[in-house]
Amino acid sequence: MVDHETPRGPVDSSRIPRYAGPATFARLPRLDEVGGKADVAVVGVPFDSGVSYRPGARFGGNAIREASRLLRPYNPAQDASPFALAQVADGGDIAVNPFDINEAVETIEAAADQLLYGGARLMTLGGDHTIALPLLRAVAKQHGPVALLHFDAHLDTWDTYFGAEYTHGTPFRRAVEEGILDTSALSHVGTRGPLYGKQDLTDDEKMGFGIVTSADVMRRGVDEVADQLRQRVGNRPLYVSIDIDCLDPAHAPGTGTPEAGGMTSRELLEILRGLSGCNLVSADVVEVAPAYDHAEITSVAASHTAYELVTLMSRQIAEARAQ
Ligand SMILES: N=C(N)NCCCC(=O)O
Ligand SMILES: [Zn+2]
Ligand SMILES: [Zn+2]
Repeated sequence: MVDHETPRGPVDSSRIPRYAGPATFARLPRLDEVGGKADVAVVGVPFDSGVSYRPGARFGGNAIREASRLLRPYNPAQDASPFALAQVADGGDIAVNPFDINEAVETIEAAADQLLYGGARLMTLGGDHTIALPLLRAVAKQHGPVALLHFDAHLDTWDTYFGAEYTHGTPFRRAVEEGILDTSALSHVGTRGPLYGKQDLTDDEKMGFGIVTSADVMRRGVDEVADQLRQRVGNRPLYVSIDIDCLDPAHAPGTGTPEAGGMTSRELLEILRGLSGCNLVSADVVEVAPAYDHAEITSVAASHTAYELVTLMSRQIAEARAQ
């Protein structure tokens, strides 16, 4: 825990209307307002040069921040006040080159290295799924190979697109090749939709991934799924990557590669709450493309998703401190 006796929390919405002023995540202080140090740094990654279909996820981080103005400080579903248990702060955006994917990947990794230094946890907002690779590289430098729960309609373990290795459909194959994932504890959740061929599934299985499809979630229910995921992960350091297209387009229309038949936002939030006790070291929420959104449906879902993840991290931090 950073040495703030009492963490500095969000702006008080009973004194300053929640729609006033610039948006930080959940109206939390900026990182520079808490001395540049936080237990959990929430950071935007405005990058979408790795997409294979609709662009726009570069605007996701700020859309999530805007939608997060309505979050409140107590989370009843986890019986916790995440911003009082640990210092959570908004670290702004990682400025990345939109014209050079290789350089962008390096910049994200270097920025994440700095933010994670000293044991902090990262909650990134926005960007396309390409960014998970440099984030995982940085996390693995701190913790060794990590367990991964990957919520997504897609596998994102494909090899290349148009010869490009770093894209939003390939981060997890690269991560397995680089040895930065603990291949005994990998799972996709929410998988569905047409593939290029059956081989996609055999390749994915060889890499070590288990699959919980969106239909599995519907048939087996959230509690059983969360139990299974918790068991698979155990006490390994865990990274959770959430592609908002894991949700049905009815729950997340604002995304680049939508697929019918997805989870509800209620199911996603409940599965995340069921991961309580896992050692969640960092997480991302990616693929929010506000241009395709309506009435902030997608960014509201994404803001609540990040809120559950931050709550899991804050509770972990508080528990570790108490021991
Ligand atoms: N949305 C993400 N991350 N990946 C989608 C890849 C879709 C495709 O190969 O058509
Ligand atoms: Zn996806
Ligand atoms: Zn994805």
